[in-house]
Amino acid sequence: MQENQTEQNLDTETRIRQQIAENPVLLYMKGSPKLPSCGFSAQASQALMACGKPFAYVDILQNPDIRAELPKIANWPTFPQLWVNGELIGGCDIILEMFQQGELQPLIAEASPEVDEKESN
Ligand SMILES: N[C@@H](CCC(=O)N[C@@H](CS)C(=O)NCC(=O)O)C(=O)O
Ligand code: FES
Repeated sequence: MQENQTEQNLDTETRIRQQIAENPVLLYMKGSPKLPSCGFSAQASQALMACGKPFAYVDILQNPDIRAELPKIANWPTFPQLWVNGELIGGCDIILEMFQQGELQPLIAEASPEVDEKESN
């Protein structure tokens, strides 16, 4: 995630809370979905991609301040972390378990903004 000067001036917790508020489906991970830097992040992002909806991600290796702060805010010590509609869903184990149970797909589908939404006249 690119940072501009304004974002750098916000403190880390404010930036994290803003990211969580602005992105209905958000994965904090190591690396990117296309080029993950860890097997846990790779598996988590693959399961999310398999849900077929766009999602946001933050590469915590590029953001050491977020890597340090988010576990305290989330009360969750590791990465990846999946946040949906402002709530922490869990890490790799939970994401894979939910995917295998068929629970991840509807969660993501309901959280994703409707791309084909039309105003009624
Ligand atoms: N069992 C965990 C695996 C994730 C994990 O153990 N992550 C470690 C190694 S990538 C981690 O984030 N450690 C803290 C850090 O690297 O900042 C899960 O379900 O997500
Ligand atoms: S970076 Fe080593 S286990 Fe994730």
